[in-house]
Amino acid sequence: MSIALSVDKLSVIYDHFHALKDVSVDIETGESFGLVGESGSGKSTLLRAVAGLAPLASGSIKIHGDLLVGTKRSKAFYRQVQMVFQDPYGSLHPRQTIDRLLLEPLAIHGISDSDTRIARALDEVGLGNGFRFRYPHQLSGGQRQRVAIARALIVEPSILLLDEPTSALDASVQAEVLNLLEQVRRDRNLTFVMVSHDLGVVTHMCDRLAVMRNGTVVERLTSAQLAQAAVTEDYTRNLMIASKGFVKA
Ligand SMILES: Nc1ncnc2c1ncn2[C@@H]1O[C@H](COP(=O)(O)OP(=O)(O)OP(=O)(O)O)[C@@H](O)[C@H]1O
Repeated sequence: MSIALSVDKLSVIYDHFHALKDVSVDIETGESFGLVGESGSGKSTLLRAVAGLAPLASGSIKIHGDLLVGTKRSKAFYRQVQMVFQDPYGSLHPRQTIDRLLLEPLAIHGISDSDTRIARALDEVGLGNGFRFRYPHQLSGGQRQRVAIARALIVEPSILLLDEPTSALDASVQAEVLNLLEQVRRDRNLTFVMVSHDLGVVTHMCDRLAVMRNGTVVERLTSAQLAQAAVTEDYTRNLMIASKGFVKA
């Protein structure tokens, strides 16, 4: 198995606050990896650091073996790595039609054949061509998140960084969007790194996970171990109790 994303002894300091301290994770190609932990434990910071959106103090990040330098990310990086955030409304420009939103990444990367690609992308996320000339405010939360997923997938990345991608959605819509993500991961052999406060979602979606606390990884588990409550840290046990979506096997 090749390593898609390798994070080695990564530290992030905001002003004087250590948001990540010596965090190391290796995520295999095609794997779905979860990051869980209490609020403020550094889950989003880890994703943001990979995307070049957090100030690195030390350590290294490699994508398919290539070292990322500093916080500047190349166009080639965004061909390989895309991010989907919790709030699609915040990440979709309100005055742009869905067509325009999907065209933008194609234009940035000089990808031709945009008509066909936009139609295919909308189809892949379960939205027909009828959505193409609508605006984000004319869509439901779940539809907007489908657009955000289409926009991430349209440049054919190999890695998706998913930051609470369904936590703003109602439970039934959440399940639909998670199923969609799982489907595209299988179809495209994508690597996922998924932040979620919901241990039920992580057990369902991920092969392995890291439990984070105060900017460090305190425990590493397979989802099977989590489902069987085969955990060693009381902190993880408390997270399980606090996560109402989590049903112990
Ligand atoms: N831009 C920033 N400037 C200063 N501190 C920040 C910044 N971004 C995050 N932090 C701090 O870093 C810590 C980790 O934040 P992070 O967003 O990674 O947590 P999280 O585990 O994703 O939490 P949540 O589940 O609430 O999203 C928090 O204490 C947060 O206040």
